Amino acid sequence: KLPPGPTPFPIVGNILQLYNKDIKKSLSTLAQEYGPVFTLYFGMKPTVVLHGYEAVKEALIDRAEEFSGRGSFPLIEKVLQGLGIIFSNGERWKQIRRFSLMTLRNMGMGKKTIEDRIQEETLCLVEALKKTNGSPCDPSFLLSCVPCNVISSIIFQNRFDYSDQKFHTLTKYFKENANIVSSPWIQLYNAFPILHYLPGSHNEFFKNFADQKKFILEKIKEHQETLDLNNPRDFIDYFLIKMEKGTNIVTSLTSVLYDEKAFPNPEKFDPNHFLDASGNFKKSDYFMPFSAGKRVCAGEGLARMELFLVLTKILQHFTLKPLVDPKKIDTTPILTGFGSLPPFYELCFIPI
Ligand code: HEM
Repeated sequence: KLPPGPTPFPIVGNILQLYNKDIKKSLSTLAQEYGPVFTLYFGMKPTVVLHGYEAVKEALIDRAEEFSGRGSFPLIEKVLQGLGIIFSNGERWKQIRRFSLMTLRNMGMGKKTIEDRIQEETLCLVEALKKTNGSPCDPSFLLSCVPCNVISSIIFQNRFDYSDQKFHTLTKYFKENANIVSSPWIQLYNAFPILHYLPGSHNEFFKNFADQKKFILEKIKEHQETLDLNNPRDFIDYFLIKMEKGTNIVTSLTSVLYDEKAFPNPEKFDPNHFLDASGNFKKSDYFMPFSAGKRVCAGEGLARMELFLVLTKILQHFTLKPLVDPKKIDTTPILTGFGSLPPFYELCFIPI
């Protein structure tokens, strides 16, 4: 009853078939072979991977309610016993989520009150950085105060030096739109997906065959160009999978954030992904680092505001100087598992 996938080994499942330094690559190779919906065994437990925008959107947005369950992690279940927001389910999760969002809003998430507190903290960071007197910083020192890779990624790319007009266009938008600062970074080093799960059987989506047929026909119309109608696997993989209640699901946000249709240079830190022809901020449906649907990150507003304020404050107070030629700096993540680890750099913060 599960979508196709590579044959698992006993006990370890498919773990050995995944290239552990770049799981993103392994997943996209598997998607090419098995289609956008495939099964992987992590140990003895099957997990259905949804790969690419179409499949992820269909689950998280079009079928948000059905896919709002959180997948099971035996160890975490033992520790948390169903408590907390991230790993709970059902009515308990709904209530905790409502309460958390309300509390974050009351704390001022996305509003002036919290902005002032972040500004205060950022000033402490600026003071700490001034004490380095422009000498190269040990990234681990910075890591404790700020995601230094964010800054280095912005500054190190050769087009981002202070004499560059494009850089000035960007700084102009810093003031207007926080997205422009954080989006290229998040697109490149996006967060890991937390498992979702399917609370009901897939068959329950279709009350009867007539509904199912109508649904498929609509889908065919929508996807005429991308679907190979002669290939029965396209249908089976994509629309007619009959997953058991409680099937673990990975919605691969990375596969969406690295989609070349939306981001022509997915492996590069490229702010042009978020700029239109006239240099204005351009939104993309493919930009879903905070996920989407009912389980969308509860701290999105806070995270975006924090990134924006920390970055702009640093750029207002310092000229950043890399130690080597920016062209020689490779921003490729050093590890891409279910999340990505950016490389470390040394850089000088020269007070303005
Ligand atoms: C750049 C920073 C951040 C990124 C990229 C990020 C991304 C994510 C992602 C991908 C998920 C999983 C959504 C899913 O299950 O589909 C998530 C969940 C969550 N995030 Fe964030 N997050 C960030 C910062 C934060 C912050 C600052 C907070 C707290 C204030 C937070 C609180 C949460 C919570 C509570 C959940 C679980 C929501 C639920 O299960 O209902 N996140 N986040």
